[in-house]
Amino acid sequence: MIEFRHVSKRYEGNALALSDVSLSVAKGELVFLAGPSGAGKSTLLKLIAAIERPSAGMVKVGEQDVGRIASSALPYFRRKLGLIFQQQRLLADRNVLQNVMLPLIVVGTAQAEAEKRSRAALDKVGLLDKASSPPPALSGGEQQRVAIARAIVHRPQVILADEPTANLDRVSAGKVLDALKSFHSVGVTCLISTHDEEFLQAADRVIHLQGGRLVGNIGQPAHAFVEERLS
Ligand SMILES: Nc1ncnc2c1ncn2[C@@H]1O[C@H](COP(=O)(O)OP(=O)(O)OP(=O)(O)O)[C@@H](O)[C@H]1O
Repeated sequence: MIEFRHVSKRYEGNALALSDVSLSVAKGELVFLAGPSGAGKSTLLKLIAAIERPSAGMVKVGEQDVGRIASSALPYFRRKLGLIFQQQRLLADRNVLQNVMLPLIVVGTAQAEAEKRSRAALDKVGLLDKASSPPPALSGGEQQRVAIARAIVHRPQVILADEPTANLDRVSAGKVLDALKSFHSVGVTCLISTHDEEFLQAADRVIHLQGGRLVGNIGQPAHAFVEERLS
């Protein structure tokens, strides 16, 4: 589903943010990305979303060579993805439901259908009762769950979450993670970066980065190896 072949990324004027990374993630896997600050976790996620392009190597999502997607085709490509990045704040001047509806409205979904699906997404993250609230009235953990609802409302094939539990207490972090896991359980491929040791210990698959290099790839399932060999 996702494949990195000898991928390096250098931001202009900087050292390598990612250095010769090769890995694959099978459809439906839940994978955690671990590593100290500056290890390259966000960069790896941004390459998958084509927010950044690789300096060398190839990033594939499905059959698509992501580094070569034309800018004009990016909005269509990104419909496959649900992005939970720290920069994507909720809009404070719209209520929770309107925030979740946004990705559907921009692709032309009818208002009534968008509202129905957004309510269902809020229900899945346990926040239907907050639909009419303004985001600033919610706790950090609740806002993060709204961000998850917004990221999945268009039924993406892949969820990319960059430190979704940062700055949350244990209980809130657990709820955020449970919400993400519920999408994994219905077949969505999930990549989640985290510093959180507790979550990492409970994870089936952890990719460790350090200084832009892959230093650990624990729990890669057998079928992913087979896919690699066949490709
Ligand atoms: N837009 C950018 N321009 C220049 N350098 C960047 C840019 N984004 C990241 N970097 C550099 O690339 C390296 C990897 O950064 P990245 O954000 O991917 O790490 P990270 O593991 O996500 O860190 P954190 O846990 O702190 O978010 C760092 O040295 C960082 O300073």
